[in-house]
Amino acid sequence: MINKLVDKIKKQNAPVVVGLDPMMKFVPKHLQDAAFKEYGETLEGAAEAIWQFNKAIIDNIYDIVPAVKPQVAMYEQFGIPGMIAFKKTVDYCHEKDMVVIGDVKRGDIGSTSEAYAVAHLGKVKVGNKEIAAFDEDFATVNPYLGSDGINPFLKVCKEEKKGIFILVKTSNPSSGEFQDRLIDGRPLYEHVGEKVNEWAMQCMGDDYSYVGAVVGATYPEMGKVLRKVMPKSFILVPGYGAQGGKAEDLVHFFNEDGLGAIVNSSRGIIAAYAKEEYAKFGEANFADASRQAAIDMINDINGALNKR
Ligand SMILES: O=C(O)c1cc(=O)[nH]c(=O)n1[C@@H]1O[C@H](COP(=O)(O)O)[C@@H](O)[C@H]1O
Repeated sequence: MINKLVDKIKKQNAPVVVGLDPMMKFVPKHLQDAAFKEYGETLEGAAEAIWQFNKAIIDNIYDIVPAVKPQVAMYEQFGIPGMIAFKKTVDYCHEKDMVVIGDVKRGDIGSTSEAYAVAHLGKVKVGNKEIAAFDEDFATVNPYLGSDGINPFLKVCKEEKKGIFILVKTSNPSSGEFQDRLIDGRPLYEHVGEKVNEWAMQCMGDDYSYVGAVVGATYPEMGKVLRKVMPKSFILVPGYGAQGGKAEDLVHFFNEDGLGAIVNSSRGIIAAYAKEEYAKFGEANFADASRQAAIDMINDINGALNKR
């Protein structure tokens, strides 16, 4: 799957992933009204509204954007109907040949991590059959439990030719509370980065490993260091746009080959219609606004990469 991700990024000239984080406050009123008319103000109604919202955005970006990153919490809050909307979103993106990064941030003791890996990337045994449940292409994984939590994911990734992105330095303001603590004179995120590099070297695709890392756009200097620590890992870079990350900061996350990073934007793309810049599209044409915002993001990042 890492090879497919690299190919798509090259073909579409777009090192970009759109985060499908459909908070209800971003779902235009006409979609909410239609869903509530059919299902009432219920979890089913909410799930229908977010699914229709996603579908319209996917239809408008799939030819220019290589990957999506649905964030599971945004679906989970609507219970079982929300999780059905998550699965419908994953399947629809696959129909459109997009790479799906399940943002599930899992990780536990070995036996539990194995079940998480099976749920999101593998196939579960049911009698004599093996059935894929959620079936994303990549999953985000939390490394706090150490190798026990990661190894089951590596096993499933090898079997299924899928991949993971391991949290190394997160984009949020308080990420330093633990991640920047010095251990043997070096910050914890660097130790995690070194471990990610070890795992990555055991899991090579053609040019890049299918074990990647998450490093926030909001910490470009740390990104620069981590780029060198994990040369074969793709870095998933959240924090562009809504969290303040700028294109010029992002160049540090890429390798000399112009590859090695994929930049995420969620609210900046899916809620573009609500921003002054894209207000001319109007709420009814929210998906056109998302397409324009995606084009602008791609040009912004490619522009910064071409300048270096
Ligand atoms: O793993 C992630 O994707 C992630 C890691 C991180 O360090 N920071 C971060 O913002 N994210 C996710 O990336 C998305 C960012 O959303 P926006 O700020 O709206 O672009 C959310 O889905 C976050 O959960």
